[in-house]
Amino acid sequence: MKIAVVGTGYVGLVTGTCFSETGNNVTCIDIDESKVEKLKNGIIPIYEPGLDVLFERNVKQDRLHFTTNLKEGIEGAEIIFLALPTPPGEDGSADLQYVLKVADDLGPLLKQYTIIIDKSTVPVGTAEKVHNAIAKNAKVDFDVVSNPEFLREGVAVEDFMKPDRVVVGTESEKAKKTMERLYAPLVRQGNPIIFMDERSAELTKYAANSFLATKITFMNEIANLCELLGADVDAVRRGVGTDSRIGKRFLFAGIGYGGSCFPKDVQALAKSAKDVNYDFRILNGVMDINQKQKTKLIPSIKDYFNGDLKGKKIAIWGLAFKPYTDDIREAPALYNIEELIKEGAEVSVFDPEAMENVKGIMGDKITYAEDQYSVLEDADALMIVTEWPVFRTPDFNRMDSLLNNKVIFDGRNLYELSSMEELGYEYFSIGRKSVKK
Ligand SMILES: NC(=O)C1=CN([C@@H]2O[C@H](COP(=O)(O)OP(=O)(O)OC[C@H]3O[C@@H](n4cnc5c(N)ncnc54)[C@H](O)[C@@H]3O)[C@@H](O)[C@H]2O)C=CC1
Ligand SMILES: O=C(O)[C@H]1O[C@H](OP(=O)(O)OP(=O)(O)OC[C@H]2O[C@@H](n3ccc(=O)[nH]c3=O)[C@H](O)[C@@H]2O)[C@H](O)[C@@H](O)[C@@H]1O
Repeated sequence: MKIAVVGTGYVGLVTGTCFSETGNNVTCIDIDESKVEKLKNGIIPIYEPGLDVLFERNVKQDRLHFTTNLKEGIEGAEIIFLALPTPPGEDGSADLQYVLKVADDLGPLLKQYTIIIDKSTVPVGTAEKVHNAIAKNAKVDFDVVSNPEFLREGVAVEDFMKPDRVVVGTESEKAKKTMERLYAPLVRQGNPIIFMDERSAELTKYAANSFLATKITFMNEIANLCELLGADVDAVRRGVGTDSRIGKRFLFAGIGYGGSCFPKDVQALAKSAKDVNYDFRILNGVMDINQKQKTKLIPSIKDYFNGDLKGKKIAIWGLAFKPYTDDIREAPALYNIEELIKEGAEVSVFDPEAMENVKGIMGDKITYAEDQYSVLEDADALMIVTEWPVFRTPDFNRMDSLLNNKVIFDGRNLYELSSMEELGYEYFSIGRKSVKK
């Protein structure tokens, strides 16, 4: 099949690359000239494990192409994916300007029956809006399908190639058949394609993200309660997660969820509910709790230094909103850095992949270290924000010789309390007892 993907970010590039891997001829289109230039020169602008192998193979075999020209890019395409940004607007709703702009542009360019697929996360009713925008100028028949994406950054290729399910919102039999053909290689192992109407598909995406954000937030609340009641959240997690009705995944307490999607999607769903006069109270709680959770360790750090962080040097391990990505959108690290600076602390940071992106935002307000040990030189405390595996079994002897104080504030519960005690560290984590001298 000939496929075009409009928007070549995390979702568009993964979608395009993976569909070229299943034998399709794909053209990815983006208005960002520097991004397209890089891609044409074989450079992947994002860090996403495993993407490089597929990318190189399919570029080499002439199945994966890049352009900034929409007209040229969609030439002969049977399917056009829209993988465009839907950032939060001022009122919290998803901003559809990028999606609707491309829909407007597409109308006069379509030359034969085409399926236009909303891959972006969009509010209920968007398929209809996209349809109307295209219809204004289209001279050929077309269908607009809602096909939300559930991939996670960091494991995007695996998630895309082996999806738990594929959700397709369409009432067109013709589009259904093409979607079945397109996804057949990805659902061979029996995971379903679930067909439904467009509105239900659009809502499914928000329901899934909001449910997961709620699950994490519930555990963060349990963690906060654990601290007050003297229980251990990791034990509680194991205790509840083994109930198959609850499930083991997404129960890890920490300093809040971040990323480009959970925060904006929970907000957008709450706004969609408000627009139809429904007060979705759980979601309001989730947003409020998560915002506070992100800087939950700051008071403990302040307490440790008797309320005064002026001139204290705090080293941070981990900046990305989660491991295996360079994405720092809504990353808890950014909120903590701002708070620490506000308190007068000096901040030095290290992350295996996200340093360049943070430099772009923070500039010289903080210092950037070469590796996880040099960041500790002369630091008064270590704060852990992202659970990169490389932080899990560090050389504690080396750390001892670099840190001014043997103290760790851990937002991701990486270490056993007993080993911290044995190593002589003071250790403050989430939902567990503090290890103090
Ligand atoms: N990042 C993720 O893990 C996931 C994101 N989503 C959703 O997918 C959508 C896209 O997200 P990301 O890929 O993360 O965004 P992104 O910001 O990484 O990529 C979007 C791309 O669209 C391009 N663009 C903007 N206007 C354009 C236009 N008129 N023509 C061509 N290209 C244009 C931008 O230059 C950018 O490269 C959002 O709705 C998001 O909520 C869904 C599932 C996972
Ligand atoms: O719509 C999207 O963009 C995507 O959003 C999330 O994927 P992603 O944001 O890449 O990352 P997750 O692995 O879901 O993590 C999100 C945040 O939750 C936090 N988290 C996750 C799991 C957990 O147990 N505890 C926890 O605090 C992570 O640290 C991270 O900050 C969803 O998991 C994907 O299914 C969805 O497609």
